This record gives sequence, C-alpha cells and structure tokens, in this order.
Amino acid sequence: MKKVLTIAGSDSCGGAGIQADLKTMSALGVYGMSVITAVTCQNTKGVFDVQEINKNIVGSQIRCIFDDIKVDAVKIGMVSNSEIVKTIRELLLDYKAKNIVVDPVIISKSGYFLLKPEAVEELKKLISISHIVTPNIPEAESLTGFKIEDEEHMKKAALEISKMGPKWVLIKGGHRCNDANDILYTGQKFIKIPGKRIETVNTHGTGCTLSSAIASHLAKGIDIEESVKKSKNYITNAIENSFSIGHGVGPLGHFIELYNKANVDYK
Ligand SMILES: Nc1ncnc2c1ncn2[C@@H]1O[C@H](COP(=O)(O)OP(=O)(O)OP(=O)(O)O)[C@@H](O)[C@H]1O
Ligand SMILES: Cc1ncc(CO)c(N)n1
Repeated sequence: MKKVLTIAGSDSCGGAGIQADLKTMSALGVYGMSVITAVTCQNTKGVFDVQEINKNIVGSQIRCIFDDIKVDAVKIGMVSNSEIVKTIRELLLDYKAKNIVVDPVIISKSGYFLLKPEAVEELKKLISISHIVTPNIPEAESLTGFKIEDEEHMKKAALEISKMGPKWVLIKGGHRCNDANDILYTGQKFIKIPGKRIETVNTHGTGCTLSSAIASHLAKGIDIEESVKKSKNYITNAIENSFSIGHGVGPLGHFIELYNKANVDYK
C-alpha cells in the first residue's frame, strides 16, 4: 500500500486540516500518516484558538516517520510560523522527500490567520521545493501582491508563483462565485480544469481535501495532470455529498461508495 504523509494542523471539528487529509487518503486507498504543526480549536462557525507545536517536536515527528517508513508523497497544509516552515523544508530536503504538494494555507474561510504574516517569505522557500503548489485566490493574492478578479489574473498569478520554483502551480477558483474552474500551469502551458459550481454552504476543508487527493494520486504513480483531474473529480463529488453537522459551514462527504456510484473517471 502506498504511504502518504500530511504535515498540517488539527481541526477539532474534523472538517479540515489533518482530519480531512486522513479521511481523503483512506477513501482513496492509501495509508495516511500525520505530522501535527498546530492544534486549532475550531468548529463549523470558525477558528477560536490555536496552540502551535514546538518546532523541535514538529521536526521529531518528521524524523520518526522518514527514519522508519518509505513515504510516497507528502502534503503540507497549515504550517503556522516561520520556524516550523523552515524546519519542514530543511528536513524534507535532507530526506529527499518526493511528490511534495504544498497547500499554502494562510487564512481560514472564517477569516482567521492560520499563518503568521511574517512567515509568508519562508513559505515561499517551502513552495520552491514542491512538486505542485495549490493556492486559492486570496492565497495567490498574498503570494504575488496583486488582486485576482478573472481567469487572466489567475494565469498571471500562476506565472508569478511558478517563478518561486515549484514544478507545477494550481490556482483554485473556489472563491469566485460564478464557476469553480481551476487553472493548472505546467511551467510551459496552462490547462483549464473545469468545475461545476455546487450551491452549498458546506465547503469546510475543500482545499485540504483537494491537496490530499493530489498527493494520494501522485503516490500511486499517476502523473501530475491526471492526478489533478482525478482529484478535481473527487472534490466535486465530496462537495456534492457534503452535509450539515452544526450551525455553520459543514464538512464534505468522503464516501467512496457514492464517488464510485457517481461513475467518475477514477481507477
Ligand atoms: N461551491 C463549489 N462548487 C464546486 N467546487 C468548488 C466549490 N468551492 C470550491 N470548489 C473547488 O474546491 C477546490 C478547493 O478550492 P477552494 O478555493 O475552495 O480551496 P480553499 O479555499 O483552499 O479551501 P479551504 O481553505 O476551505 O480548505 C477547487 O477545485 C475549487 O474549484
Ligand atoms: C487546521 C486547518 N487547516 C486548514 C484549514 C483551511 O482553511 C483550516 N480551516 N484548518
């Protein structure tokens, strides 16, 4: 069985972060492992408190895994502060980690800063060692410093972010209200990843789920373009099967049987 590591924050209500990552990996038939960078106190209404994990403990978790287990892909989500980001980058380089997917988590849907603003420069260095980076529109705006209002701007942002050194860039369009099209930049060309917009409030953890799905598909040896397309199918189905559990933004449905029944192109 392929083994995928998520390095991210814990979400107490289970919709995003480590919990969403592990649910996605199980649904896609890979073995999920975790390095926790922060514990967030979170529910469907928002993020209320955060305890960052000491960088030495983050480093120690990473060493425990790589010293013992062959890791087929790594997904990185919430990384909280510069010291944690630097520790992760240095160790992944030391261990020659492959198939690194960076979801550059900066701000939660509810508006809570999950990355200290001064850590953005360090985050760019982490992006430089990634196979693929998957910013949403606000994150792409923070990384590039310009406003993104249409697909041309998404392409311009992809070009700018590509100069930071990742092999591929996926700009996610979930924050635009008319469609759910994403733009993939291969370093040579743009590929439009079309998406149909689903009208629901229950979209907690969409970014975490998409990046974990990409890491899971890469781990299986699927090429990057196909991995992104299969993961887009997975996220669309998970949003279609999302549901309400509290008073706010509910989680996605990681139900592989509904995914298979939907007859989406997935092996
Ligand atoms: N309402 C929706 N209908 C269909 N697809 C959506 C919808 N919202 C988001 N998506 C898709 O979900 C994926 C994740 O994109 P999104 O922009 O929501 O990520 P995100 O903001 O990083 O998520 P989060 O920070 O909540 O984890 C993208 O492929 C996007 O197009
Ligand atoms: C722990 C965690 N990671 C990522 C997100 C996505 O915004 C979130 N809400 N919580």
